[in-house]
Amino acid sequence: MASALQIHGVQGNIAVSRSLHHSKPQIGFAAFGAPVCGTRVWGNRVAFSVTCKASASDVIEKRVAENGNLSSEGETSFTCVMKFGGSSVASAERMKEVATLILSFPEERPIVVLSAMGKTTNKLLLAGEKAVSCGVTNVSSIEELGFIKDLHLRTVDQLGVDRSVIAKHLEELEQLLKGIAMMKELTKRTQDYLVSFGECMSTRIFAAYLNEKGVKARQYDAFEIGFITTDDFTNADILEATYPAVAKRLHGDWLSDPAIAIVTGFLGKARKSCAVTTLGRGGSDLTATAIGKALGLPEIQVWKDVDGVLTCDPNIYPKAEPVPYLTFDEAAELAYFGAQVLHPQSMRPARESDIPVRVKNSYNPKAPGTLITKARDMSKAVLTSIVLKRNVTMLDIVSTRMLGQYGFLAKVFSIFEELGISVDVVATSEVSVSLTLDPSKLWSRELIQQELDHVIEELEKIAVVNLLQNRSIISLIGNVQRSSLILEKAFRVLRTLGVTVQMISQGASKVNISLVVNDSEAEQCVRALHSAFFESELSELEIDYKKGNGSVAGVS
Ligand SMILES: Nc1ncnc2c1ncn2[C@@H]1O[C@H](COP(=O)(O)OP(=O)(O)O)[C@@H](O)[C@H]1O
Ligand SMILES: N[C@@H](CC(=O)OP(=O)(O)O)C(=O)O
Repeated sequence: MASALQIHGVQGNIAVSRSLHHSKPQIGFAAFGAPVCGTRVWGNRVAFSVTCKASASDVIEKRVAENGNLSSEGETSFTCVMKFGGSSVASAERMKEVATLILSFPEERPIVVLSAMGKTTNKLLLAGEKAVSCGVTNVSSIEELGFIKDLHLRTVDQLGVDRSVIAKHLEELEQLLKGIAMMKELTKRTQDYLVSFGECMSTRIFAAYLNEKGVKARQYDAFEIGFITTDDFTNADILEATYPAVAKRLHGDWLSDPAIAIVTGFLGKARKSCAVTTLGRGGSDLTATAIGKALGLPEIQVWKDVDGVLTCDPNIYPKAEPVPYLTFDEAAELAYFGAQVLHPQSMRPARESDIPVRVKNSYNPKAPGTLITKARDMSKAVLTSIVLKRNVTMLDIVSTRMLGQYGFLAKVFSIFEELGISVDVVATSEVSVSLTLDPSKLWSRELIQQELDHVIEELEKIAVVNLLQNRSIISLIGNVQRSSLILEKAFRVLRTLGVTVQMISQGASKVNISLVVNDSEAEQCVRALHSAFFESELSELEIDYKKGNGSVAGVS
């Protein structure tokens, strides 16, 4: 990222920006006549921002009139990746606002990653399910298909884009659903192909809109530009070969013909079968960080519908507050333990290449958002965020002492390995182990009863097994160096609520303490913990702590 200090100042009607990335000052947005509404401070960057009162077309037209296109002479390649999720591009209006937003950063030459419009992915999945049993002749009247057609056609019309940009995709989508109806089967492979239509259409519409307005943009399907993945349909992993391939393609295209790149999020191409894959729900975040790593970009921006990563899920507790700074480890832990805001694997490429990730709100661009970096000042940090993962299965496994302790744990874990089920939280004693099962890397998948029965059958060969379902993991993400303080406070809250913690684990990663409670009690616990840690005045507990260490200024 810009280790640079960027200051955009206004001179008359011209905004001038100087960044250490560029050898010369650049003409900023005020030159395009968009009104300046205030300053924006992002870590070590300071910039004026553009009010959204100027329409997208105003900003775009003026900008193109000045520059011919978005790039200036002497510019080498892309400067950042900007990912916009489904809620950010849910309608024509939203797409216009996103265009305005992108163009309000004239110093950036972005690669834009888009998700499918609004809830399109969910609708495609539902349409696929219905097609399995509705019969070929009824496919055309599947409600979700109608919804998707209406939404996309209305959007192209409202943006003034030719319907031909998505006509073929809509036709093909209907044919695919008919094929599913005929086969009476929806495999994971077909499911991935089916949902890929969402991102393929949103990116085509958005690129066409920019081009229509005279801003040169080029659409890319990720599976055509080198996103190579495993063949794990619905939850594929990006393979290393992706990085050089994607860099070569995007960088090469920029050099020969500069244009904003508009790339489909979420999608890849299976290494063995060459079929379209998806990276797990919410996978566009991962697409963005992978592109950041591939091109060694200074910054990855992830634009959402909330003011950054929050202190807890706002759907559970609306008083959740934005967290200004996070480390990659904290963000990864938070995502892995269920915070929907980031894809569980998305921090990996950013961490590997040490590229800062900013989580911002496309509905409220002035909000500072969350900056995620390798390290941050932890001297005052206690608790950062509370995450809830519901509907977790817990197993209590007590050895029948047929095996020694080492043999016992090894055998238990080899059973999970064989069955391809990963374990989230573990607590052991000499003769027993309690653990929670991660249904898969994809947090929305349910463990099916058949799989569970099989696990238990295998474990019962060496142990007595107690199956506990409908549990929740509450993860306290923060400074585990302060675990005594966190635990004392957390347990005081839980005792007041009369909640029994059924398992506790302090992650070796030192950023997470996990508590397992009943599903039915979990939300109430999160709300009470949030009030205690983030909303109360400095308590007796922290004052005592402060006396001892001289460092804690509060719990948040
Ligand atoms: N800790 C959290 N911080 C922020 N948002 C959260 C958190 N936990 C859950 N969410 C939910 O995640 C949503 C944003 O993630 P997502 O829907 O995947 O965004 P997008 O589709 O824009 O990529 C928010 O609207 C919010 O409801
Ligand atoms: N459209 C995909 C991929 C994605 O990343 O979406 P979003 O950015 O809206 O979470 C999904 O719904 O899972």
